[in-house]
Amino acid sequence: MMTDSRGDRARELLRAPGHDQELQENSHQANGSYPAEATNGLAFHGISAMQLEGERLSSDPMWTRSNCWSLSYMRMHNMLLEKAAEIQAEGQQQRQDHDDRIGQGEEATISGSLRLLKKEVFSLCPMHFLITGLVISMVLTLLSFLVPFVQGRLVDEALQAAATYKNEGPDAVDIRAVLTPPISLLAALMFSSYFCEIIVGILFAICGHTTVTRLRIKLFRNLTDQEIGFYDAHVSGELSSRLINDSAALSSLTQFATQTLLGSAVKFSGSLLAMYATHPQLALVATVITPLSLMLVKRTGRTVGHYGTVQNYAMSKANGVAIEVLGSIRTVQSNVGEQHEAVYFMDRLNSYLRIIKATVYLETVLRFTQYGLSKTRDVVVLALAMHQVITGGMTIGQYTAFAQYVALYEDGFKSLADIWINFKQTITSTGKFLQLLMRRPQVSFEGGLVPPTCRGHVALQDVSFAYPGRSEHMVLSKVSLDARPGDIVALVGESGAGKSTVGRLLLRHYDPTSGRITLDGQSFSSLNLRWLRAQIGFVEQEPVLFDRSISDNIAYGSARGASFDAIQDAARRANAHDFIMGLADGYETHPGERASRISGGQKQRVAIARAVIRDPKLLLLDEATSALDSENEHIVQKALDELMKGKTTFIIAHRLSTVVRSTRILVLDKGRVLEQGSHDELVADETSRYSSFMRHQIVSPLLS
Ligand SMILES: Nc1ncnc2c1ncn2[C@@H]1O[C@H](COP(=O)(O)OP(=O)(O)OP(=O)(O)O)[C@@H](O)[C@H]1O
Repeated sequence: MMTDSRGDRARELLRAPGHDQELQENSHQANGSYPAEATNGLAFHGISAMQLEGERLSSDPMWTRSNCWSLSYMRMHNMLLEKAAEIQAEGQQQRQDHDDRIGQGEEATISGSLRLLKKEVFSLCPMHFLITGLVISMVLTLLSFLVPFVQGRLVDEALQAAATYKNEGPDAVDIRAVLTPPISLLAALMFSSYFCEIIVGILFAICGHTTVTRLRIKLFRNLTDQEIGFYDAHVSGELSSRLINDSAALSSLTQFATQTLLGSAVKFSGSLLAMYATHPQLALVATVITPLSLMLVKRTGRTVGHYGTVQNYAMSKANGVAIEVLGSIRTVQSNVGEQHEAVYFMDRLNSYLRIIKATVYLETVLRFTQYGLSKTRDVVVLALAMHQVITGGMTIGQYTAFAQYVALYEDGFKSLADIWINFKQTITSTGKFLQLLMRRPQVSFEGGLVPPTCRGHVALQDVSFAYPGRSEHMVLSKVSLDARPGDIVALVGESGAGKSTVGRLLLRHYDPTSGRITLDGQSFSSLNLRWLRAQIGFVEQEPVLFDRSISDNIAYGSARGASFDAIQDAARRANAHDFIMGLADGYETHPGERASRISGGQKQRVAIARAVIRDPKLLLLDEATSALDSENEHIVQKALDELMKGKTTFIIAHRLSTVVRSTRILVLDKGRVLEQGSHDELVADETSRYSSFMRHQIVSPLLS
């Protein structure tokens, strides 16, 4: 549902097609002459505010010092200060909400993320490829040092030969002998470098892709193991965005960092040594700008890190909207909600775009500042070097080699800076991903008792329950119930009374806040969770079918490898075989997303077949026939009757037609058991709530 403010915003934006322009103009007004892109980049519309960590920005000395290195930086700092103050209050609140939803409230610190990165990501990297790649990278770096050295020597020898040639004539110089050895050596060095680069590229690409695949599989496994309470707090679009985007970002970071780090460090330090060895004074001039650049990189890295978090959050939100809307397209179109949804999506995506613009602005300012500094340095070095050449302080060959060492030094420094900025950005933005990767489910599938048999005796003893995140609201209060093997227990009550909640506790999607539930005398919490769930067949009101073949959907309920005969048999018992055979591809038919190509009654019969095939001892039917017309209800009810034979069954129902034949009926009211007994016992008391339900319910033909 679109909230009022969201609706207003939608209407406003729909009225103004050039809204982006409008936003930019507003930003200009608010911020004087600041660049529109940068200002927009920080008008985060709430969700971005949460991530900007306004408090930290505003208290950070980085933002309050006046000795900014350039006018652009100063403007941006001031602008950030203003925006940080604006969003501080809202940001704090939203961040708290987000952490609460994550359920851990843990700050994604750099050191924490780094530990997780080392533990989780590197361990998934194929080590033999990584190590071979690193060794070849080192060789490559060493080769890059030899090239300038040989080139320098070649230039000096050529100049010497030129002088001899000029002074003593052509016969005095064997040009081939002078040129052939160094040129051949240079060619061999360059060819080897080229070859090494190709190999390194292949090895690191394999490393990266393998790591990202393993990372995704690992997170997917971990997500599917999380308890249901976790899913109450997360939107699936956000999780899938983390699964796909964050894992790719982390993998490229590790690939990039490992591929470049060692080589760049060697290049940086090696060229520094080589420069000082060639000409110490010139080397000092060439490296004087380094501390300034370092400072810039460090500060930019921190800011880009903040931006990365916002980017990721905004993208995961946009992704969540897309998945929700496309997955519910029928509802959206029936409610003529396409335009609203497009605006809502655009809003989320614009948040992303704004922060991307701010990042580009910042990175470009950094890049050009570094560029300007290095060009100034080059001119100064060239002038000094030529002075040295003229005064005999260095040879032309030495200068050629020196210039290349400077280029290598520059290259190494830039790569290290890139790694640092990338690292900060990725680590900050993917901190939540790493937390998800490490999150231990509160209810584990492993361990616990696996009894050899199950009789199906279920008891609830003084069970009270509040949903996680709403602990103040008790949904169930001291509910007790004893269901013997073969009993049919019906749960009735008004909407919100807690009927489905009892079902969720029976499936152990949640654990009771107090009291206990037992199966054959064993507490639920002491039983192996997979085993426990395998004992329960669950037919939902709105069964979920996957867009796989109908036979796969039926077999989904069984242990692996159900035979086609068993699948057909289950379908027959669920009254589904005939309609399945009437479908275009029979059992191979794909029912479409959310089973949109088959009817509600057909969907339910497939779901019943899925429960039949696993032959559980316990059955949980959540208003399984309430959405059907009477003819379909009759067919489905027959299938359910077949399924219920010899099983302990819990029926969650509003419609009394489905519960009259129950062994016991529990009337729930605001989470308490108001009445309990058989249909006859409860109707005998005319003042009972159950009798009142009976009088007000439309009784279906099944009752008569
Ligand atoms: N995941 C959840 N998180 C927080 N509260 C919840 C959650 N699911 C249900 N509730 C609350 O628990 C109470 C009982 O809900 P429940 O779904 O069990 O009712 P019900 O009797 O099955 O209702 P209905 O017949 O309408 O399905 C309601 O107040 C509901 O708002």
